[in-house]
Amino acid sequence: MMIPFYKMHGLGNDFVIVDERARRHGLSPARIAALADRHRGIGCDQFVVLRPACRAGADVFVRFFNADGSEAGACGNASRCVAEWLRREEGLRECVLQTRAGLLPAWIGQDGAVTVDMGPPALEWRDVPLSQAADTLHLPLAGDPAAASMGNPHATFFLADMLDMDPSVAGPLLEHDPLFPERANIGFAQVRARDAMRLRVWERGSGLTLACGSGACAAVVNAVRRGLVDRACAVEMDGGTLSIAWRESDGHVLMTGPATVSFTGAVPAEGVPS
Ligand SMILES: N[C@H](CCC[C@H](N)C(=O)O)C(=O)O
Repeated sequence: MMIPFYKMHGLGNDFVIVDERARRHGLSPARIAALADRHRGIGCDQFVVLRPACRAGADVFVRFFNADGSEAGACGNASRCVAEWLRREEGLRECVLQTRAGLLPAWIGQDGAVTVDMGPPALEWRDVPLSQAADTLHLPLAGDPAAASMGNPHATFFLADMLDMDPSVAGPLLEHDPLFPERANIGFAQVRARDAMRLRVWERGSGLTLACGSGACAAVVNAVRRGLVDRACAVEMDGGTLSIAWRESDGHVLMTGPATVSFTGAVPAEGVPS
């Protein structure tokens, strides 16, 4: 028995997408981690499973899993890819994704870019203290760090300069810091203008990625709260740039960017490819 999949990416944040609407494959977290392995599996940052929607108005129920097999409530780049997947497979130019973070409307623009309404952020007002244990005392801060949830937890650190910054050092320490009981995605941002920032994200359960959609949304929300940027801001990451807008009328965050198919394929349902 083979499982067909799509391999897609949003700005280099890459995904395996499996359609389980007609039949389930019973993929365990260990099996998902094996398939996400870049050496012994297909390789991806997140593994995405599509199930039948169970909420009125939704087109599909989407579950996101990290490369370590843990589940994430939200994934912005993968949400754009699922909207593009629905356009290819079902001709939809507008859709509603049911996720653990709620119902997310998405649409394809004239230029092929995909916008997802990521909903309102949940703001956390507690401080994110710096600590020796998390190796953050030396960071050249340009503003106080802040935490927000886009359906998944993010902390953003605002730096004056990212040149010497290696997210792979402080990132995993902060991800596992007792400050974040559910672990967290850790963003390091450098504000360049009122409408532009640079961002690198150490992702919970997946490590350093080329782009993080929900991380970009959280970074803009956190930067607006800290008075560093305006509500519409371009977020440049290693893999490319997302347009983020924190809408004033209803507090929803809109994320716009590309969604690309790399290839399609099939893997055996059982066993780890070796
Ligand atoms: N790459 C994703 C985020 C994955 C978040 C995940 N690492 C978590 O555990 O919350 C994005 O584009 O939003």
